[in-house]
Amino acid sequence: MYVVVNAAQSVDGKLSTRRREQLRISGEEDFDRMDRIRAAADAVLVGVGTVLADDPHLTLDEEARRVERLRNGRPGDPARVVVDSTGRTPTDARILDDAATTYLLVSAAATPERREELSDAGAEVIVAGEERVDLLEGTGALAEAGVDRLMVEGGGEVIYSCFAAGIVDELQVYVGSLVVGGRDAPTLADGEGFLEEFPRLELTGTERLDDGIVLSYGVEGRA
Ligand SMILES: NC(=O)c1ccc[n+]([C@@H]2O[C@H](COP(=O)([O-])OP(=O)(O)OC[C@H]3O[C@@H](n4cnc5c(N)ncnc54)[C@H](O)[C@@H]3O)[C@@H](O)[C@H]2O)c1
Ligand SMILES: Nc1nc(=O)c(N)c(NC[C@H](O)[C@H](O)[C@H](O)COP(=O)(O)O)[nH]1
Repeated sequence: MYVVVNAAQSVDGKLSTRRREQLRISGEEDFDRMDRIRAAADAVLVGVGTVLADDPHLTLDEEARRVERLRNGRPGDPARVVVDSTGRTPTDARILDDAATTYLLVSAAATPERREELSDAGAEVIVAGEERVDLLEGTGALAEAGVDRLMVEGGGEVIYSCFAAGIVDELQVYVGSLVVGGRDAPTLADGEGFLEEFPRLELTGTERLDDGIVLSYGVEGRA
């Protein structure tokens, strides 16, 4: 499976404010670029923190659906994936509507009752891990379900875990021209943080979009 992480951050590395409310960092051109990455993916993954903060839909806009999906020979929307150990995704979340398949990666900590409620609400529930979701196991199950190309949209906890699990092939960061600040605001990679064996990246491209810049990287050690 090929994994591409895409996110938008402020100049000081924040994905949103300390209140964890959705913050529009990208402009129109960058949202179009994000849509093209979604269109090329078999599935788009976020953490439950992002679901609770943003209630995202994770589908394509009309243009991307028309041009990109058809060009890739796969009409319709990519599947949606939530990393959600205990099943906190609200049953009326937009991500659970019938616009596309939605996989919920939960752990054994999600009760059987909660798993059933979520599958009744339309989710394909996959159990991976004991306490937290085990991303290697979870993405392995997604690969078996036919996901060859996965886009990770955040947030910072899940992006860190994807790097820690060693599954990231490519990183694209849009750096918007604003300062957010706040020691408790989510950043591109939160979690515990690395003390050694930092993921090393190779800069593969830079592009000016809107009033910001897109930085593209490959991850060293991934073929
Ligand atoms: N600017 C952007 O590009 C962008 C993208 C996405 C989200 N956001 C913002 O990020 C914030 C949400 O990010 P976040 O970091 O709080 O949450 P997140 O979306 O990264 O979800 C993290 C949660 O997922 C669950 N989880 C289960 N297993 C896990 C595992 N193995 N590793 C990590 N998490 C696991 C935990 O409950 C954890 O708290 C919101 O404010 C949202 O608006 C911004
Ligand atoms: N690229 C990008 N730029 C931003 O400025 C921003 N706030 C996000 N945030 C990503 C997060 O995952 C959002 O929840 C989805 O972008 C919402 O997706 P929908 O429009 O509901 O499909 N992403």
